[in-house]
Amino acid sequence: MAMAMASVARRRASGALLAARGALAGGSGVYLRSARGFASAGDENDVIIIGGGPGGYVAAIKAAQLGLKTTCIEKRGTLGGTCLNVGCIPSKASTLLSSSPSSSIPVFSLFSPRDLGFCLVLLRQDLFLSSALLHSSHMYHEANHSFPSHGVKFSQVEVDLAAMMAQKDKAVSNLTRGIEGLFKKNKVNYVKGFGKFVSTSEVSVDTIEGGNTVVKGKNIIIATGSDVKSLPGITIDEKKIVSSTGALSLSEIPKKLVVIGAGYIGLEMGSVWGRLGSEVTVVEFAPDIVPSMDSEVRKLFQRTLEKQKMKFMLKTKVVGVDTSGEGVKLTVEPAAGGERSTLEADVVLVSAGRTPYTAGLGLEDIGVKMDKVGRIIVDERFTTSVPGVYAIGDVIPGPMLAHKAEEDGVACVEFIAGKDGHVDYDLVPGVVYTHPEVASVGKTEDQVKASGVEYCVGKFPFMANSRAKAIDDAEGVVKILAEKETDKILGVHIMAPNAGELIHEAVLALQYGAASEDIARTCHAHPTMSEAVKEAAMATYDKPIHI
Ligand SMILES: Cc1cc2nc3c(=O)[nH]c(=O)nc-3n(C[C@H](O)[C@H](O)[C@H](O)COP(=O)(O)OP(=O)(O)OC[C@H]3O[C@@H](n4cnc5c(N)ncnc54)[C@H](O)[C@@H]3O)c2cc1C
Ligand SMILES: NC(=O)c1ccc[n+]([C@@H]2O[C@H](COP(=O)([O-])OP(=O)(O)OC[C@H]3O[C@@H](n4cnc5c(N)ncnc54)[C@H](O)[C@@H]3O)[C@@H](O)[C@H]2O)c1
Repeated sequence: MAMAMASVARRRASGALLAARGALAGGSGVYLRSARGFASAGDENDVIIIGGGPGGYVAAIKAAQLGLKTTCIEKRGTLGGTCLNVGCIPSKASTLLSSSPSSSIPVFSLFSPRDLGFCLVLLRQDLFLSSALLHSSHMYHEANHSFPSHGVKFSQVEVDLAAMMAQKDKAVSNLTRGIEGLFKKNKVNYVKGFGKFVSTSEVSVDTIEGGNTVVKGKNIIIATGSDVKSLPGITIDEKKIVSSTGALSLSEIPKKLVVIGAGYIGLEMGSVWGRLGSEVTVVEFAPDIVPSMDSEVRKLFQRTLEKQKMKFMLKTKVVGVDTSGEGVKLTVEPAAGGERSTLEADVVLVSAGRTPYTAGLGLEDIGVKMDKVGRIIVDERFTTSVPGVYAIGDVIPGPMLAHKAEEDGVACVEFIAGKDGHVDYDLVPGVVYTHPEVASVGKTEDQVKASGVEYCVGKFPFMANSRAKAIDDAEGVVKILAEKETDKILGVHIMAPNAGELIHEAVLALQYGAASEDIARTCHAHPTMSEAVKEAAMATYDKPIHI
C-alpha cells in the first residue's frame, strides 16, 4: 500500500517537472517573450547585471549561454561576491580545521578541493609537503587528536596563522579569477566599478580606474547582495569588534572570543576559532541557537557544540560595549530584562544577521519599491515594481544563501529569455558547516505539527552506521518526517560529519515528491554514511534493520 502511494507521489512530482521541461523544450532556442525584447546590434545590452556575486555572475553566464548580450558590473574588483571573497569559501576553508578533541577521524574524502584554504605547518613536514592543503588540514586534526590512538605519534604540531591566511587568500583569488575566465569563455562583458541607475535602462558606472561610463540595457538585474547588520551602540572596527569579514582575517588567535548571534556565521566562525584555541562564548537574544533548525536536532547540535567547549548565553542581550581598555568589556542582561553582568573578550564577532545592500543604487529615483526591512519587492518572475528591472539573491526576500541566489539568477534570465524559470524556496537546503555539520530540507517537526497534517517520524543514529563507526566519527542522526496518509516526505534533517553532502538525496526526494519507502527501497552502497538515510526512511514507515 505504502509503495503504491510512494509511486503515485513520485509520478505526480515527475509529471510536474516534466511539464516544466516540456515548456522549456517548447521554447527551445526561440525567445518567446521579454519585457523589452533583445538587442540585435550596437552597444545596447540585452541584460545588465549589477553585482558579480553567486546571483549576479551565474545569471550573467546563463544569460550569455542563452544568447543574450550581457554586461556584469561589479564594484569589488573581483568576482564571486560575498560568498567567494568574504563568505562561504574562506570560511569553509577554515572549517576544515577539524572537530573537537573528543571526536576522531573525520572523513577527509568528504571535502572538496575548492574549499582548500588553510595551511598548517607540521613540524614533521617531510610527511606532508606534497599533500594538498585539504589533506594537510585533515592531517593537522588527526595528528593532534586521533593519530596517537591509531599508533601514529608526532613530537609537536603547530599552527602558522599567517601561512593559513595567505593560503586562504590564494584559494579565494584563484577562484575569483576562475570566474573571470568563465566570463571570457561565455563572452560576458565585465565592467569593474560602482553602478547606479540613471534611468530604467541606463546604469552609470564609476569605474575602479577612476573614470565613468554609462551602460545601456533592455533588462537590468539588481544582484547587489547583502551586508552585515550592525547593532545599535556597537561600532564594528574590524579589529576588536569584527564582522565575519574581520573574523576571517584575524592576525592572532584571540584568547577570548565573544560571538553575538548564534546563527550560521556565529556558530561556524565560533567553531573555527574555538578549534584554534579561543575560549568562545556565544550571546544569543532568542531562546535557541539557529532558530530555523528542527528543535530536536538543534538540542543535539547544541549539546555537541557544548562538548566542544562552546559556551552559550541564550535569551541574553548585549546592552553596552566598552573598548577603551586593551580588550572589550561587554555588558549583558537577560533578554526580558534583569540583572546585568560583564563579559570580557579580546575580540567580539557581530553576527546578528545580514541586511540587503542597495546603498547608492538610485532605486528611489527610478521607483523600485522595497519592503520595511529594505528588501527589493519582486513578483514570481523576479520583476520589481519597474518593468524591465529585476532583482535576485540576498537583496530580495528568501533565504540568504549562495545556492538560492544562483537558482534565482538562472530562473530570472530564463524568464527574460522567454523561457520558464523554476525555483522552489521550500526546497532550498540549509547547511551549517560545523563539525558535525547540520543539514536540512523541507519542514521541521514544529512546522509539520503547526500545519495540522498527521505525520510519521523515522530516525536513525550514526552510532548504528557501520561506516561512521569504522571511522570513529559517529555523532549525529538522520530524521525524516513523512505525511502519515501518503508517506510523502515533508522534511529531512541530518546531523553528521558530511551532512551537507548527504542532504542532497533528500532534496531530490522532496523535489520529486518521493515517499520514505522510495528511499528505503533504493539500494544504497555499503559501507556508507548514506545507509543511515535509507535506515531512517525504513524507520519512517516500518522498521530499520540495524537498530
Ligand atoms: C561569513 C559568511 C559565510 C557564508 N557561508 C555561506 C555558505 O556556506 N553557504 C551559502 O549558501 N551561503 C553562505 N553565505 C551567504 C552567501 O555569501 C550569500 O547568500 C551570497 O553571497 C548572496 O549572493 P548575492 O549574489 O545575492 O550577493 P553577494 O554575494 O553579496 O554579491 C553582491 C555583489 O554586488 C556587488 N555590488 C553591490 N552594490 C553594487 C553596485 N552598486 N555596483 C556594483 N557592484 C555592486 C558587491 O560588491 C558584491 O560583490 C555566507 C555569508 C557570509 C557572510
Ligand atoms: N553555511 C551557510 O549556509 C551560511 C554560513 C554563514 C552565513 N550564511 C548566511 O548569512 C546570513 C547571515 O548570517 P548570520 O549568522 O549573521 O545571521 P543568522 O540570521 O543566521 O543568525 C543571526 C542570529 O543572531 C541573533 N540575534 C539577532 N539580533 C541579536 C542581538 N541583538 N543579540 C544577540 N543575538 C541576536 C538571531 O536571533 C539569530 O539567531 C544567514 O542568513 C545565512 O543565510 C549562511
